[in-house]
Amino acid sequence: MASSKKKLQGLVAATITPMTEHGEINFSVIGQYVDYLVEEQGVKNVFVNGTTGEGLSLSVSERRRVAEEWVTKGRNKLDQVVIHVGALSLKESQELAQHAAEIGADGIAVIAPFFLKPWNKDVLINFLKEVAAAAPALPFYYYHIPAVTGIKIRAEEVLDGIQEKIPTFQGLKFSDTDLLDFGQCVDQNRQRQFAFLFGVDEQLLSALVMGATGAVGSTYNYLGKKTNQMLEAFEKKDFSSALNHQFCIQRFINFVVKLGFGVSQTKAIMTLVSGIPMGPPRLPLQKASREFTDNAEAKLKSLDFLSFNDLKEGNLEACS
Ligand SMILES: CC(=O)N[C@@H]([C@@H](O)[C@H](O)[C@H](O)CO)[C@@H](O)CC(=O)C(=O)O
Repeated sequence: MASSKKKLQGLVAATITPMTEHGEINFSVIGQYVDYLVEEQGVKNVFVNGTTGEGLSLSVSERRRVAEEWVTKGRNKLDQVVIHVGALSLKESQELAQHAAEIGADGIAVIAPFFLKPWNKDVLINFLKEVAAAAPALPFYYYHIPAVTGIKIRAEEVLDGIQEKIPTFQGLKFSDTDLLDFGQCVDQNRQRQFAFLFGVDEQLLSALVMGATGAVGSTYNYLGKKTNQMLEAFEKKDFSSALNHQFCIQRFINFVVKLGFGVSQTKAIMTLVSGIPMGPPRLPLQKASREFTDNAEAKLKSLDFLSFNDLKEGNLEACS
């Protein structure tokens, strides 16, 4: 049975997989990346090989090496390293789960297989159960991301009775905007000590109100500090200030969403903000355009998310 003493909470950065200009994984910057998250963003948990990490675009051997690097470089620095081990092949998923256990990861997460799809909740649970069984000592998280997988089975349904089937089940990573579904997941499982990790960064405050215990997202790589301020204000019940922080974060996300925002753009923004080269994404994704990066940079500066030396007077957007 998985240990439940280390409940995953607070911000979890959905890590980017750094790549060279030639499309190979750039393992050499992961140590620096760990330090940046901890020291500059105050983020001490990571979710590796997920959507942002292009996990499904990596080979199994690359996924193993990326997981190893995060666990090794994160030792004594990060609180938790959760590895996403979802794959279309049950065997691959099980191999990755077992590997995560062997290298000392803190948990595993799995998305629904999305090519040959589970057609109902029971079939999906059967798949998840087989993966979880390959790492029987590791906390298991179900990663619900219907817009990407196309699997529309409600998370509320998946959670119903899940612990009887998967004893290591420890929480839900909910990357969807359906707050009715999310709220019901929390409400119907109040007696259980599950982690409810929200995955839509621009709506996190609403999810906190609904009972989210933490958040996994791409923007915590570079807006972790700002989002932590929101979490602190929420904790202190200073809702007006928490709302100001959320609106401020929304101004940025809304801006980039209108330009076209995804993993490629996340890589470009993180390179800009952290100074750590994240490189291009892997095909079929395309590198973010120069125009996107210039616009994002200007917006980050105007919101005071990126330091700059120009006169700030008249900078009406800057968030307090
Ligand atoms: C579809 C998507 O990529 N969603 C992101 C969000 O963090 C998202 O980038 C953010 O809310 C901005 O829309 C995360 O939920 C993904 C994630 O956690 C992951 O990379 O595994």
